[in-house]
Amino acid sequence: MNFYSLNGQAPNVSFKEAVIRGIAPDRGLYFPESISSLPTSFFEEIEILSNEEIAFKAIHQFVTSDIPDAVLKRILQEVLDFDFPLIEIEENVASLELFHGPTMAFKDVGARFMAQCLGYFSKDKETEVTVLVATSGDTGGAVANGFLGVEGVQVVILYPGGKVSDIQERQLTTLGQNITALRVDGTFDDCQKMVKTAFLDEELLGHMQLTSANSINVARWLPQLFYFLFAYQQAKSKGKEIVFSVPSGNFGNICAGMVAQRLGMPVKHFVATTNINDTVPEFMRTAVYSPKPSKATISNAMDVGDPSNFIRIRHLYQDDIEVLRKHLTSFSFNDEDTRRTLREIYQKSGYVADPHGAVGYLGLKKYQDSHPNTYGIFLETAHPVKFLDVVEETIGEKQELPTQIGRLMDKEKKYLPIRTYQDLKRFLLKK
Ligand SMILES: N[C@@H](CCOP(=O)(O)O)C(=O)O
Repeated sequence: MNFYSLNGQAPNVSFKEAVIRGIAPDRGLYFPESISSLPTSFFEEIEILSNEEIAFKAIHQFVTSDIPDAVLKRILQEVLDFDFPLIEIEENVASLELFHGPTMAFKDVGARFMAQCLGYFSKDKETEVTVLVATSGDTGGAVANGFLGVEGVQVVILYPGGKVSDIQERQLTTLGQNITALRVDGTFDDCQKMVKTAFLDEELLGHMQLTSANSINVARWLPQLFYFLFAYQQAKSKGKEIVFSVPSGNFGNICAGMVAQRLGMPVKHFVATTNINDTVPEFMRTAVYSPKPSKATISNAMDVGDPSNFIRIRHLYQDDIEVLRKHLTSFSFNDEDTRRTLREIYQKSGYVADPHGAVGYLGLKKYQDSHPNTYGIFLETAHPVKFLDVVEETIGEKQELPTQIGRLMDKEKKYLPIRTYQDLKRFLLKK
């Protein structure tokens, strides 16, 4: 399987090369040359398959022989060693909990999968790979954890200072070894811009092999499609049409869900729910894509003003907004809506959502108002304790810290402050 650049000015590459490069030389995102449906028997028998079997059958056509089947199976076994439960919190409304991994956010699967692929591809290479990643909260911790100690790989994480939660900052600043955190005086979009600029900087590229661990990298993006298949496996017996509401920031997760649909998974509709960073809901309303500087919210991982992966979604629908509207609805909600919803969900069902999940729930309910006969799944993308202050203060209940989080609390945060692209470049050249 080859991947092409969405900017159309770069040669097609294999999976291996797409992973190593991260982004095409013409600055385009890589996209698979084809997406073939899985046999209908796969969906008929999905209940009897293990998560690893589902994942292998789904990802194999993209990886092909770049990774031998036995190695790919071993990677998937290691990556998927936790649960992805679907918890029904009301009639026809379920939360798909994607936070049972090591850093308690949905990024763990993609980050660990990419780390393993890159480790496999770099095993015989002399040159070290530098992984650059921009985070608005959850990606940073997951990438730090997934790549910790991977030989031949240095990781540099850029995060917006003061705009991620305390626990998220601890996850990405306390590991050391091959992981360095750069605290940027700016927004997530500034971090993402710096990272993308570095990929085009000839001087840097002459000194080092750079790649990205954001969902622009196909090995971070594609494994997210597993979640939708795992959800389908659990919801199929409900016998209703399924709607997914995905809290969306960089739009990689929902785009992967759309790939799962292209594999043949029955989905009635997708809802992309955002906070006040509403570039996509506005695009869906007006057909004008107009990125704006991101604004800080209590669902900070979605504080993205120019979502990288939306271009992939547009491409999937041949940039035809009328067709896209038939498959995707997008809503935005503010912090007040989010807090009220956290409280209401807790009072109604005893379920503790996180601010991102609450936004997803809101989008789902809004869609179900006019489509009542559907089975709605909202993605709980991070554990509520990652937003401890907001959640405790909003629902008025103390939360217990899981061990993965508890052990971070007395570690020292270590980061380097930076302001401009030149600061990043100086740092990379000195390494
Ligand atoms: N929501 C993200 C922003 C980056 O998204 P990615 O999926 O492209 O890595 C975060 O938590 O950092």
